[in-house]
Amino acid sequence: MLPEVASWWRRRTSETADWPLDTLLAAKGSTRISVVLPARDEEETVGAIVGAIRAELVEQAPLVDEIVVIDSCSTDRTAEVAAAAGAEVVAQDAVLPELGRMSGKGEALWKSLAATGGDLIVFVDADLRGFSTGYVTGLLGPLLTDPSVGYVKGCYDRPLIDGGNRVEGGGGRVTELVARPLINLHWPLLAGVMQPLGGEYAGRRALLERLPFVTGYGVELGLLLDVFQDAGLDAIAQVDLGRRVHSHQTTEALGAMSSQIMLTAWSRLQRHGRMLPLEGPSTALTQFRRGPGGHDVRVSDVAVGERPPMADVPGYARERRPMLS
Ligand SMILES: O=c1ccn([C@@H]2O[C@H](COP(=O)(O)OP(=O)(O)O[C@H]3O[C@H](CO)[C@@H](O)[C@H](O)[C@H]3O)[C@@H](O)[C@H]2O)c(=O)[nH]1
Ligand SMILES: O=C(O)[C@H](O)COP(=O)(O)O
Repeated sequence: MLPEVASWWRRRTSETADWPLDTLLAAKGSTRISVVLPARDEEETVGAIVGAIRAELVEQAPLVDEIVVIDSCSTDRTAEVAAAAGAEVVAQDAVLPELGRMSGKGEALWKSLAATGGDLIVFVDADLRGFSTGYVTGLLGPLLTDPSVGYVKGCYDRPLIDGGNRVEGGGGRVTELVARPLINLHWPLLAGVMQPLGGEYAGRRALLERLPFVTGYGVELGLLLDVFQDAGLDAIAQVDLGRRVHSHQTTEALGAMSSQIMLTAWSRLQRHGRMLPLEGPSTALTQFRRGPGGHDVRVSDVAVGERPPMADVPGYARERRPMLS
């Protein structure tokens, strides 16, 4: 791990338990807080998430000022279920209709800036299972207590659940196979961000409203890279939220998601002038595994060597083995 990354990790990583509700309520003052759930066909899960936030962080303790579900063109009962659980439901296409219609999760999140009023905005996916309000309090902790933090990413253990089969650490496949290697290659200072694609994160409106949003599944990577470019590594913090269980997409759908991640990385390489780094891409890959005392960090060198075409190798013809028959 680069020394700057190790230093950032130590200073900017915390866990939900570090941010008790009392501390947050005392720090909140007049800060207005919006929780936003982008939701496309999430009637099974959205109600429990909204209900828990409303009960624990609105009614029992006045931390959250509004819960807004952005209905992302659902064809099921997402909007009715979310409203019944106590959310304000806003149809994605009804926000700024004069700008035309675009699709995908990033569009829902971008529209949410115009549909909410909070100074701090917490994003939570609507397909989470076993959700706890510690997700929201954890993400708010660094923002409410440290003005130099502008953006907070959640991190967690991610099992892969296939029917009755559970593989610990098997989830987050696009993260592990596409996003993490890309980030390590081109943005080594962000190698300590444990869940760059996770859907639970929070930011200051003042920062979010000056950044572009990619419309589809590239939105998380785009925001992370743009926050880094705009505000620097130290404006980013991460909070260990424990465990995340969500609805898994098919391998085919994750192929499309991976393509959007790669397109987003390419656009930021170009926009941020990183196409031709003088020093070449980084060959260190930083990965994380939950250990007994927290996260174990593993850094490996993934450099590839290269052999010349065999036809150019002196002595190749001489060495070539005769046919056996
Ligand atoms: O057009 C869409 C598609 C999805 N969603 C919602 O966005 C959230 C996450 O979408 P999902 O399809 O469940 O994504 P994942 O397979 O979970 O993908 C992971 O990786 C993505 C790429 O970074 C992130 O956007 C996700 O938050 C993250 O959980 C859910 O609440 C969806 O209902 C929308 O609002 N509109
Ligand atoms: O974040 C990711 O990498 C993708 O959402 C895939 O997650 P999954 O492997 O847990 O389905």
